[in-house]
Amino acid sequence: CCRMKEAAEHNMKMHPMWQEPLAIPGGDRQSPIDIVIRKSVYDSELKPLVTDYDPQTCQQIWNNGYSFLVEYDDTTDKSTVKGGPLQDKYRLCQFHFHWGESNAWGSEHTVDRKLFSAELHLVHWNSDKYSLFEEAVMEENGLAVIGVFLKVGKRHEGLQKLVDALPAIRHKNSVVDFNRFDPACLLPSNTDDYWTYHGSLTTPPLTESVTWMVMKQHIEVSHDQLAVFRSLLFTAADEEVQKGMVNNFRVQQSQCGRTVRSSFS
Ligand SMILES: CN(C)c1nnc([C@H](N)S(N)(=O)=O)s1
Ligand SMILES: [Zn+2]
Repeated sequence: CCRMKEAAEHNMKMHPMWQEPLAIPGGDRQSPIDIVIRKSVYDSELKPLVTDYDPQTCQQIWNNGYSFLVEYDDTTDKSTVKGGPLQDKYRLCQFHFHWGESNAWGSEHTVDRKLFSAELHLVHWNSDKYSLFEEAVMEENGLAVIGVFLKVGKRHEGLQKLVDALPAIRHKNSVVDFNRFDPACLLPSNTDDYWTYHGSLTTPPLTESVTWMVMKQHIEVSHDQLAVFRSLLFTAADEEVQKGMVNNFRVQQSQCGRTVRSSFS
C-alpha cells in the first residue's frame, strides 16, 4: 500500500542502516521477496525442520539501533536447527523482529503480496562447516534463518517475558541480561509447512549466504504487545532527536529467476 511504501522510503532516508549500498556482491540473491504461491514448487524431498533449543543458552537482549536482538551462546551446538532443506546443522546465534508503525504492514517477506504486522527471524550459522558466525556469514551455505509471520490477535503468553524486558532497552546500544527463554515458544504449532529459497541478510552486510525457511503458519500477538515493540527507539539516549523504532524492514528485492520451494503441496 502507498502508506507502507512511503514509510519504507522515509526510513531509507532517515536511518543510515537502511541506506542501501550502491552495489551488492552478486546482487541476484537478495532478500526479502514476495513469495508467489502459484510460482512456488512443491519438493517432496524437503524434510521437516528439526529445532533443538536449550533455553539455558539465552544470554541477553539488546537494542542495536534497528531492532532488538535476543542473543544466545553459540560456542557449542546446544541450540540448533537441522533437517528441512539443510544439509548441515546450524547453531542459533540470535533472534529479532521487523515491524511497522501500523498493524497493516511490518513484515519483510510477503505471501502473494499479503503483508503481515511483523516478522520474527531466528538466525543460525553452519557449525558443521565453519567455526564462527563471522566466517559463515560470507559463505553461500553459511546461514539459515527461520522466518515467522506475526498477526495481531490474541495475546502470545510466551512473548510476554520478552515484551516485559523491552522498556529496559528503549535506547540504541542498551542491553540487559535475559536468560532461560526458549525460542521454540515463538514457533507456530506447524513447522512442517514452509517455503524455502536462497537469499541474503536483509540488513548490511546483505551477504547472499542465507537459506531462508519462511513458515506458512503465522503466530498471533496482541495489539498491546506489538505496541511495546513500537515504544523502542532507533536513537541512543544522548541524541537530541529521538526516533521511534518502527518500519524497520527492508524493501522487497527482485526474485531474479530464483525458485521458491514449498515443503507442502
Ligand atoms: C549479524 N547478524 C546475525 C545479522 N545481520 N543481519 C541480520 C538481519 N537483521 S536479517 N533480517 O536476519 O537478515 S541478522
Ligand atoms: Zn531480520
